[in-house]
Amino acid sequence: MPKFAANLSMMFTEWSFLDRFAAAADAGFAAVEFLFPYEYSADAIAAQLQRHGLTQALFNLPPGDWGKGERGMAALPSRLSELQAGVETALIYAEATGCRRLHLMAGIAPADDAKARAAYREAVAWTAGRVGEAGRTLVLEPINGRDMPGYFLNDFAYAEALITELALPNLRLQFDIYHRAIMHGDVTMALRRLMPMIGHIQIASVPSRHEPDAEEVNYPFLLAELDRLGYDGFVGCEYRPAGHTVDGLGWFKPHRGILA
Ligand SMILES: O=C(O)[C@H](O)C(=O)CO
Ligand SMILES: [Mg+2]
Repeated sequence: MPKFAANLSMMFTEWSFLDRFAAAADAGFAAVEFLFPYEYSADAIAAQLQRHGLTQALFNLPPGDWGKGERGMAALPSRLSELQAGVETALIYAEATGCRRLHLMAGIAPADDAKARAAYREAVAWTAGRVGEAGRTLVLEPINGRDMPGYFLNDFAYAEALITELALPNLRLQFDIYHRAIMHGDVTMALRRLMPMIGHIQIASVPSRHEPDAEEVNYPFLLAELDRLGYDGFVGCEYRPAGHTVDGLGWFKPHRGILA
């Protein structure tokens, strides 16, 4: 069975952020992920991981000004130097936490804009090279336009083509099943075909983005499929609990304590 990572940006929000690590460990998770650690010191995050025996599965590179609606900078031609500075910051956190996967967000830009595409390709290639020097993997995640209107990377085929074209040893796809189901469907066949390039997987119910035990996606089947496909990465639980986080963990009980 896959190694699940509790997403501390969406789960356990009944606790303050730094207390969510204990809550996730108490609930049986051996790994965590989150959007951004940058409000806290790298040492503070590392201390929580160590204290509760947790593995850091993934976090995002700095996205620009999230509060002003920015959702990444990679496809924004004028922001490369700010993106590069952000990578250096993220690598400090990756080193402190032992995190080996970093997600580069593309930003809000027209997906068919030639300058945005050129900027994105340059930023991805540079960032993969830089995090590769630090022994890390860079992942790219197509995100659906209902959750993130105007997001540049809104198509799995484009992400697949770029990863294939660049052919970098540490550049992988972040396959969020929630987004795949909304954007394209055909989840099982896409998992089978894209498995060689998948670096991280995330799950949530569709369409409500709640616990993965209801609505239109059959996760018991898909999680067994991941085993059949030999996927040995993490499965990020990137969902908004429908009620109290702990009350909604019935789906997780068979998987509690699976070591990261
Ligand atoms: O929203 C998502 O699915 C991504 O995983 C993310 O980290 C950006 O919000
Ligand atoms: Mg996701």
